[in-house]
Amino acid sequence: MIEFERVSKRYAEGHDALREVSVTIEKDDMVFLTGHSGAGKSTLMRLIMLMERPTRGRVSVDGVDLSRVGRARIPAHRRNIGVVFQNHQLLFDRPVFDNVALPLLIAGYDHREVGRRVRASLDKVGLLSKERAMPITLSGGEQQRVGIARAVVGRPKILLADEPTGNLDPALSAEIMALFEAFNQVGVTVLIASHDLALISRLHHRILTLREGQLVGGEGH
Ligand SMILES: Nc1ncnc2c1ncn2[C@@H]1O[C@H](COP(=O)(O)OP(=O)(O)OP(=O)(O)O)[C@@H](O)[C@H]1O
Repeated sequence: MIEFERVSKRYAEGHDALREVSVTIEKDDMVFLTGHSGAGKSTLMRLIMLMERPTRGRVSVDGVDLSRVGRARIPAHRRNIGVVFQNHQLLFDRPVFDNVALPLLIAGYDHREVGRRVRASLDKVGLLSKERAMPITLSGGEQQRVGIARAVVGRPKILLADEPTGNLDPALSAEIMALFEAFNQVGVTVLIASHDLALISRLHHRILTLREGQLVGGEGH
């Protein structure tokens, strides 16, 4: 469960990116986060990942108040969270397998376990046959699926995605959302920031709307 209690975030320049945001996202939820450019969507996600700290209010994950998670425990906290970016941030000089393996190598998993988990992740996103391919040879949708495989390879409890379909056409976008739904159905909490109102309103999940840092729809439970 992710809980925001009257959370405000003011960046050093004095801009209020989030204002008094209160919201609870349950463990089995899949939630969309929408709002204009600059509304605070990425900031909300960065607070969950502990890439930022709130100026006021409290963020907690699974009952743990994140203000109590010090620097030394941030890597352990992040291992519970998979992150998917719009531009997927793949290493283009390394094959698909290496890209997906990266978080496990950083976390110090042994080689056999890495191989097993990477293949299981690639299988889930339908790319098992591409493990030796270089990312440049893949389509945009396939590259995004590699990004998703990398995000889930450590079996995170929470999946955060910032505009994961931003560069994709409607059919591919729908496929990517179906993948997120499949992970949600096996118990992963999913939070997706998206501008694509046409797509997200078809999917019947809860929609949180931010406007100038304030939640204006979907707050509470
Ligand atoms: N590191 C930072 N330092 C200062 N201001 C920032 C920083 N990051 C974001 N902001 C400002 O905070 C506000 C919210 O930004 P944020 O990136 O959270 O919005 P967003 O809804 O994700 O926007 P977009 O849809 O364009 O990604 C914006 O005004 C932005 O300029």
